[in-house]
Amino acid sequence: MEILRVENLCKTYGKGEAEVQALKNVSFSLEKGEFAAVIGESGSGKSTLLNCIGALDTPTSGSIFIDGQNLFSMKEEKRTIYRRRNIGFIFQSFQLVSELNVEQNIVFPLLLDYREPDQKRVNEILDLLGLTERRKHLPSQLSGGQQQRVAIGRALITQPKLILADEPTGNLDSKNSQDVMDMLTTASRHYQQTILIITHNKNLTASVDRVFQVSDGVLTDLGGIANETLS
Ligand SMILES: Nc1ncnc2c1ncn2[C@@H]1O[C@H](COP(=O)(O)OP(=O)(O)OP(=O)(O)O)[C@@H](O)[C@H]1O
Repeated sequence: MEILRVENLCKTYGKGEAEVQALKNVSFSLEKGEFAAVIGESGSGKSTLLNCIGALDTPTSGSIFIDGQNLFSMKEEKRTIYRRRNIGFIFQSFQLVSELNVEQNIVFPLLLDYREPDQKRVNEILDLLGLTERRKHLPSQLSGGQQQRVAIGRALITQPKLILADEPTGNLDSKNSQDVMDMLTTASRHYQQTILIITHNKNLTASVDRVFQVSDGVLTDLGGIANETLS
C-alpha cells in the first residue's frame, strides 16, 4: 500500500541571478512500513525535500500525495489539520517541552488536537522505547539519546501515516545515534510505520530499507543497498 508519492517535484528559490533550483523534477514513492533515508551533501536539497513533503514549505511545481491525498490541492487550513493528524516530525534538536515530563511530552500532540490519550498505547510506546522507568523525568534529566527517544514517542502517538526526521542523530554521539536508528527500525517494524529520514551519516543507512541520494536537486533511488557500497 502506497503511503507517499512525490511526482515531478520542483522547488526554485529566488529570482534572476539569485535563483536556486533546490529540487529538480523529483519523483519517488514509499510503501506502508518502509524505513527510508535521504543522503546527500550540504546544500543538495535534502531539507527542502523533507520540508515540502511535510508541507512546511511550498513546492514550485509537482505534487505530493500522502495516503492518496494531494497535499497542495487542499486549502491551507485543511492542509494544516491534515499535517497535524497524518505527519509526525522528529527534529535534530529534539524540541521537547522542558516543563513537561516524558509521558506528558509524548501525549502532547494528542492534547493539541483535543484527543484523549489511549493509556495502553502510551505504555506500549514507553516500553518499546525503553522509557518506562523514565516516564516522570523532565527532558533536562535525560541524555540526548533518551530525549530523542521521547521525540520518537511523540511522533508515534498520533499513529501518523508518515514520520519525517531531519538529521535525527545530528546532535548525538555514535552510540546514541545507532540507538536512535535502532529505535526507529523497531518502531517501523512494530507499527508498520513509514519513516523518511535525512542523514549525513552514511554508516547509519545500514539500518534502513531504502536509500535515496540527492545531488544538486536531483534524486536517485539507490534501493536497499548496504552502506559499504556507498561512495
Ligand atoms: N529559503 C531559502 N532561500 C533561498 N535559497 C534557499 C533557501 N533554502 C534553501 N536554499 C538553497 O537551496 C539549496 C538546497 O538547500 P537545502 O537546505 O535543502 O540543502 P540540504 O541538503 O538540506 O543541506 P544541509 O545538509 O546543509 O542542511 C541550497 O543551495 C540552499 O542554499
